[in-house]
Formats: sequence, structure tokens, C-alpha cells
Amino acid sequence: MNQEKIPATVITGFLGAGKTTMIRNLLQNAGGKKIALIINEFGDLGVDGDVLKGCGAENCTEDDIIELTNGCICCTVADDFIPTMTKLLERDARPDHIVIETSGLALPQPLVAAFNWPDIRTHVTVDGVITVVDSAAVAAGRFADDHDAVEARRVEDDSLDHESPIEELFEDQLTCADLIVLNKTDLIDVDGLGRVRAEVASRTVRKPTIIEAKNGDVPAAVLLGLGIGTEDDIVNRKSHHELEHEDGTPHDHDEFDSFVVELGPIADPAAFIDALKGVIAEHDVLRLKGFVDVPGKPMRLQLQAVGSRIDTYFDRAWTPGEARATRLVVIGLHEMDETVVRRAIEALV
Ligand SMILES: Nc1nc2c(ncn2[C@@H]2O[C@H](COP(=O)(O)OP(=O)(O)OP(=O)(O)O)[C@@H](O)[C@H]2O)c(=O)[nH]1
Repeated sequence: MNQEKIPATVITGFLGAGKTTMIRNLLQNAGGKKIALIINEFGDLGVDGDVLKGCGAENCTEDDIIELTNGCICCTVADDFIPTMTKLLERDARPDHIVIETSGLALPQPLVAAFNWPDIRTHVTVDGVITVVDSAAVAAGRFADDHDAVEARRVEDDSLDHESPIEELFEDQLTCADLIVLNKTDLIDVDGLGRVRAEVASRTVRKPTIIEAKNGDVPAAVLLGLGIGTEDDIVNRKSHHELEHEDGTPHDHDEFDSFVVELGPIADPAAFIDALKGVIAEHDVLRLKGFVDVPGKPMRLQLQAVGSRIDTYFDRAWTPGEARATRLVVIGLHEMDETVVRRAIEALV
């Protein structure tokens, strides 16, 4: 048996930054490398896995795509991630490379630390951590602290030990990066991009390489083969939580919530999307994604909203036996009122 360590690339980045899009491109230009993919998602609807399974790459078949939907990967390392890796390593056909997509809310640090567990360390190494950034969201100030809002939260809850959860998570994901991909450069101009680059660089004390991309279109040779061995350097990449709780208090994701809305067929998707933008903006929904049943269409409509920006496309035909339905996963901050948002979305149909 080949005893060389298998390289594993960790792909992280905030909700909707473009991780799945970049991985889809990667699978299509990986030059024959056999890739195993571990996908972790926040929310109960496996949208990312479904999108990636649908891309039909020969070097990464449906069998090579493993979904971890039991919460954020950073919180389920022992129960989910380690057993999954162990099973993957027991397969007769070992992959050439493992790619792990974390949920948009995951801290990469506990995941990288798991590569130091004895059973894993002897077989796998972290080739590198790649953090995907939504440049347009950075330019719009979405990760800059809203000091008034943070202060309001503190007044409500004096146990809050840190600043805005979104800003903190954004920095933690940058701090762990070996390579940062400034994605969605098509949505901002050159000056804006310069400011985004400067802001991103200022949010980490380390000096990872920063590259730019549109639609996650980065050559596989740039993403794979960094050869860093990140697990040996984990001590230099501590998250805010680790710095604040040196005693090892486990972190959680209480600041965020998600739920699934099921609707019937949507006859006028354009009108629905227009109205949905209003709901998203009014209730500060961070991310909304899923599939829409459009009557009379043999294909299902994939819907992807990042903030109020919504993309849709018909991704594949409904399969025989598959129940046609509209299912959307909604992700927001904990204070988002599920009942109110659910009713607002249901009222659009
Ligand atoms: N305009 C533009 N849209 C992009 C780009 N990259 C990705 N998108 C869109 O952004 C949306 C989110 O992309 P995903 O790849 O699903 O993002 P993600 O990081 O995997 O999202 P989560 O897994 O939910 O955190 C989709 O509608 C993509 O088509 C880009 O470079 N430019």
C-alpha cells in the first residue's frame, strides 16, 4: 500500500463567498487527479452536495462526495469528521487528493487541528487552507463592525464576550488561510478591489498569498499542491475564541440560525424573486438557497441568494419519482424571527 500522506485542501469562507462554485470549477480542471470531496453545510438541505454531484466530473463521482450535514464540521470533529476520514482512508481506491468544503460558518482551526490526531496524521496532511472571500460583500462593508448594532446587543446581553459574530468569523477564516481568493471581482471596480485587498490583508497578522477570481475560476494547479502541512502551524492561527478561552471552552454557533421553508409550485419565478429580495433585505437574511418547482418546466430552478443578490438557473431535470417541491434553506443571525420570516416568504406564493 502506498504510505505517502494524502494531501487534503480545506476550503473555507463566509456564507455565499463562492466555495462550491470554485470547487465545481476545480473538479472540472483537476487534470485526472482522483479527488474525494467532503462537504459540510449549515442548514438541513444538502444544496452544495446536490450541486456538486450534478456536475458529473469523472475524477470525482457521486461515491467520492461525502456530505456532513450534522452541524458545522468544526463542532463535530470527533463524531463526524474523524470517522468519515477513517472510512475514506480504508477504501481500496485511495484518492489522490481530498478537498474539504467547510460550512460558511465554520471555524477552520478545529478542523485543521484534527489532522494532528494520531490515526489521521499518519495518513493525511493539510496541503493548505484556502479562504474564499466575497469581494463585493467586503466592499459593501458587510464584515466591518456595525458598532451601534454591537452595542445594542451588548445592552441586551451583557454576557457577550466579543464583537460582531460575522466580523469575528470572517477574521478567523482569514487568519487560518494559506491562500486567500478574492472572488466576485466582476461585481466591483479596480479601486474597490484595491480597498478590499487592503482590508483583507489588514484582518490577518499572517501574510498569506492573495489572488483574485471571478466565479471561482482558479486553475487546479494554483489551488492544489501548496504543500504547506498547515497542521504543524496551527498554533500561529488561533481563532478569537481560542484566544479568549485558553481553557479550552468549546465554541458554538449560537449566534446563527437556519430553517427550511417548503412551498408549493411557483408559477411566476421572476415576481417571486423580486418580492423575495424585499423579505431578505427587511429581515437581514444572510443566505437563502434551494430549489424551486416551476409548473410546466421539466427542470428544477436552483435559487441562490447572498444578501439581497439572487441568482437562479435551471440546473437539472426533476427525476422520475422525485417529489417536485420548492424547498429553501434560510440562514440568518440568531435574532432573526423564524416565524415572521417564514410567514413573509410563504405569503409570496
Ligand atoms: N457575480 C458573481 N457571482 C458569483 C461568483 N462566484 C460565485 N457566485 C455566486 O454566488 C452564489 C453563492 O455561491 P456558492 O458557490 O454557492 O457559495 P458558497 O460559499 O459555497 O456558499 P455556502 O456554502 O452557502 O456558504 C451563487 O449564486 C454563485 O453563482 C462570482 O465570482 N461572481
